[in-house]
Amino acid sequence: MTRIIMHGCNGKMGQVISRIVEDDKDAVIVAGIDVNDNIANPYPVFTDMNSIDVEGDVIIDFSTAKAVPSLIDYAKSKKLPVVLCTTGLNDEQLNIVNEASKEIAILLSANMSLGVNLLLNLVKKAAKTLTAANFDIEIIEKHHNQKIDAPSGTALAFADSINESLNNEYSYTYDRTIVKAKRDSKEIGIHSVRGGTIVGEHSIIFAGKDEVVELNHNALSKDIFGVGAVNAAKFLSQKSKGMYDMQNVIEGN
Ligand SMILES: NC(=O)c1ccc[n+]([C@@H]2O[C@H](COP(=O)([O-])OP(=O)(O)OC[C@H]3O[C@@H](n4cnc5c(N)ncnc54)[C@H](O)[C@@H]3O)[C@@H](O)[C@H]2O)c1
Ligand SMILES: O=C(O)C1=N[C@H](C(=O)O)CCC1
Repeated sequence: MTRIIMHGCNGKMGQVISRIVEDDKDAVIVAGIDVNDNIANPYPVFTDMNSIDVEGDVIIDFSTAKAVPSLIDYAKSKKLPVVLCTTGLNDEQLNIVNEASKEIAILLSANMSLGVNLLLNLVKKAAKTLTAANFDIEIIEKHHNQKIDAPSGTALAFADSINESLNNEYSYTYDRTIVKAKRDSKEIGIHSVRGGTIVGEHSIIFAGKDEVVELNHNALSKDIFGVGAVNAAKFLSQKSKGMYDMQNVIEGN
């Protein structure tokens, strides 16, 4: 039985995970942490994580970037692994996470779905083949109107995965209105759309002379992120210090 502490338990994803875990005989949420405690949950909720008085095996985090440093401090003090799903972390916050992975197990993933994690590999092959034929790369992501960060963590993960396969020679362009010039061949354009209840859509567009290749992922429900996060928590609760990602969970290593 994996005992989960849910950070951000009263948010949209925290509530998705609460529902998924209720039907999972191998996992239980033993405590929730949230600054907002106006939702009834079948587990105790703490507004101050230092008041938690129950034992857990792993923390799942879906909160906000500025909450991450104090969560990491807490996890280090309790030697607890963290499945870190919050996006929009700045360089300083990412550095805190990377340093902490020398002491505890951390799984950092901007997208917990199986489909996106498969596509993160497929875009590498497409990028190598198509940029050799001078195709341009643009990424469009669409999310709901409550999302705080832009571009999405997933769009950045696609760009990073592509760039890694191209010897990190590409730069990222987020706003064409400030550059009055033709696009550079070695750039990846990244564009954000926000509206309504769109769960999450990503298009990776390879545009060449007279042909366009487009790879798409559409999330039809937030459950795909919740299922991935619970699987990751079960996996990470058995691991020692280090940085992990969803490829480790999918490959079981
Ligand atoms: N990795 C993924 O697959 C994935 C999927 C969905 C969302 N996300 C990311 O997860 C994060 C949360 O998404 P959401 O849609 O659930 O957001 P949300 O705003 O609905 O929920 C966030 C929750 O965190 C709580 N919170 C804020 N500050 C806190 C603090 N200091 N301590 C404790 N709790 C705090 C809020 O009160 C809220 O209940 C976002 O960064 C989002 O981009 C990642
Ligand atoms: O709803 C969100 O917010 C999501 N955020 C992640 C991102 O920024 O990539 C993953 C998809 C949903």
